[in-house]
Order: sequence, then structure tokens, then C-alpha cells
Amino acid sequence: MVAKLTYFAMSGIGDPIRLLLSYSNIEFEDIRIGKGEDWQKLKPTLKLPYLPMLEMDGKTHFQTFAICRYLARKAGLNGSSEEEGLAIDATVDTLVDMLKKTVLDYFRPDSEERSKLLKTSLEVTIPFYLNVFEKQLEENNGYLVAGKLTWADIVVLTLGTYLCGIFKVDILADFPKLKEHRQKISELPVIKEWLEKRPADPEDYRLL
Ligand SMILES: N[C@@H](CCC(=O)N[C@@H](CS)C(=O)NCC(=O)O)C(=O)O
Repeated sequence: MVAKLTYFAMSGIGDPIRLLLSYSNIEFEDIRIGKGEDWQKLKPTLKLPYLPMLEMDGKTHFQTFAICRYLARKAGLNGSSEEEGLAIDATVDTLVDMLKKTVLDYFRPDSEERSKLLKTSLEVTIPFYLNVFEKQLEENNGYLVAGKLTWADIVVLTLGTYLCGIFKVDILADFPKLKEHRQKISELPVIKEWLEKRPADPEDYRLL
């Protein structure tokens, strides 16, 4: 049975799962629903009131990063030891910290306070976290963990790019290792193929 991924018509936290499914050659239906009426109808029928939702092998799964980790284990992208698995999880958690401290402020209604918060995001918070990733790339031969491709690379590529799209600036401009990383991961054949064929993001929240 073909798997089904249900999310909104945007990259957001759907893209890491879409990319890991593609990387694993798991055929899936990429269901992109509207945020209005479609979502209001679907929401009360779900176990948890949010998306993405993955239906696979007769089961329904929620929680983006648990799903990513599950797919990554199947694809051999969760490192080769418990320590590597821990370092991957910690990297993804660090990215999530960065997103929580920046994306929510972006979606506040326009105000003087919002402008100040966005300035702090761009000038302080985002560079702080990107610097952490830049150092990891230096220490791990151009990958985030373990000197090889793991699901942390895919999550940082997709969500880092989403953040660029939201802020409409190339947040990686001053981070040469992260730029090289984005280039390298997005040129892996299966990932390149996915990036070329995925539908447009109507909200235009991406630069890649
Ligand atoms: N912990 C969940 C959170 C999912 C989540 O917040 N999804 C948002 C979209 S990015 C959503 O469904 N929002 C719709 C709503 O809250 O009504 C996960 O990681 O998958």
C-alpha cells in the first residue's frame, strides 16, 4: 500500500518527512490540504489536532521528528552507534530551539515589538545557532554528525531553508561551511530529484 503524507501546501515541517520518504524510495501520496475549510473539517477527526500525519503500513503516525527518526533508522541515516544517535537528536533539538525562538515571532501581528523581535532574531539568535552548526560541520568533515550523511543534515537543510524563505534573506550568507553543506546535500541525486519535482510553495517560504 502506498504511504500517505498529509500536511499543508507548504514546505514547513512537512519537507523533512517528504525528503526522507523520497530518499528511502518509499512511494507516497503527498497530500497538501488547504488551511481553511479542509483543515477545519479534518482536524476534529484526528488523534492529535495538527499535521503532518503519516499513514504507512496500516498505521497512522504523528509528530514530525519521531517520524523522521523512524524513517531515518530504516534508511540507515540514524548514525552507527547510540552516541551518534544522541548527537543527531541533539542537533535536531538545537535546530528546533532556533525555530521556536524565531519563527513564532515572525507570525505575530505587525507591531513595533514584532519589528524589534525580528531584528533580534536576525542579528543575534539565528547567527548564534548557525555558528553552532558551522562548528559541527568543521569538526565532522562537512556533515553535522559522525562525518557522514544523517537525518540531521536533511532536517537542517530543509528547515534552515524554510527559515531563509520566511525571513526572505539568505541567513547562510556569512556561514561558508553551511552554504557548502546546503549545496552538497541538495545535490545528492535523490534529493536533487525531489527538489526539482516538488510542487511550488504557494506561500513562497523558501529560497532553495
Ligand atoms: N508537535 C507537532 C506539531 C505540529 C504542528 O504544530 N503543526 C502545525 C503546522 S506546522 C499545525 O498543524 N497547525 C494547525 C493548527 O494548529 O490548527 C509535530 O512536530 O508534528
